[in-house]
Amino acid sequence: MNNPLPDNLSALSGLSYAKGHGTGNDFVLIADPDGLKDIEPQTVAALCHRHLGVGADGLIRAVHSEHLPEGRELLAAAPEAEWFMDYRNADGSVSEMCGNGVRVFVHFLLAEGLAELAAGESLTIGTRAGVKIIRRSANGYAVDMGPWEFIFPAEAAAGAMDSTVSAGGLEVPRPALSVSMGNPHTVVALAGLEELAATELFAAPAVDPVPANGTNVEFVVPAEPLVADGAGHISMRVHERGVGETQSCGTGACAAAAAIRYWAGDGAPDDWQVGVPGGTVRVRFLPAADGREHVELSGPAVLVFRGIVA
Ligand SMILES: N[C@@H](CCC[C@H](N)C(=O)O)C(=O)O
Repeated sequence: MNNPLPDNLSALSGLSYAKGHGTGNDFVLIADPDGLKDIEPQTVAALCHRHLGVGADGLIRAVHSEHLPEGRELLAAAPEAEWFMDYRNADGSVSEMCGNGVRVFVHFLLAEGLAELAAGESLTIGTRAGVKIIRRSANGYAVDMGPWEFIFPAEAAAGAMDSTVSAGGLEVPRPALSVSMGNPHTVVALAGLEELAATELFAAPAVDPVPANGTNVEFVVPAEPLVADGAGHISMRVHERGVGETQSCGTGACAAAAAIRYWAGDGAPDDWQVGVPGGTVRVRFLPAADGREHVELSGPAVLVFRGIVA
């Protein structure tokens, strides 16, 4: 069998990296403050390969915003966004945003001594989905993710569902709702935990219509009762664009909570606990200074080890 790994990884020989995760969504993190590393998609795929590389759901490069065109654009409006999270999926594709990743990114910056974040203060990070503001929270870090949006607003307004999703283990296509958190998501509600466990996510679910740049797909089961101790509770599995099934997806948890809250209608809570295979994240819907409702995601961030590419 053809093994493309050695040549692709040799481009990174000697590179120091850290490995970290947020509720099991795992990342290779590298510091490249001056934006000197030109990382090809094949190199990312080799590094993230579960058997032939370090193994991860994605690569996160910490680069000064001024060294990326996307970062320079953000700096005009938010000069405090010194650091930019350059996020790549395990297959090498670029993503706009990663909710678990941005917490781990900040944890990495602090551990490397590249930034400071005292309790009660916040740090502004540049991403391809705009700036994200992060503070410490009881469960780790809380991120102001900005507002959520329907991807197909006219269709969603007309019928509360705008697409269908088919996956192994599900006998018929299921109605779904596509939600943007800066990156695309399609949320499907299933009947119960047995159906959630039986859904096969080895292959990408078929979504119709697919959002313009592809989509991440969240399979969600509302708890019974849905609301306990003032918070909504849901269980979720996810198939990520550019990766496959992952243990968690932060932007996916936000999209799932937004969709279930929308379907639940008036009186649905603003506070949500989203259980994923790798743990639990919290999602809150809060009024923001810009007059819009923002989504706040919070959860843990862990660094596991550091290494050097051979
Ligand atoms: N796991 C991430 C999302 C990573 C990007 C995603 N696969 C995409 O292509 O949009 C998260 O925690 O949000």
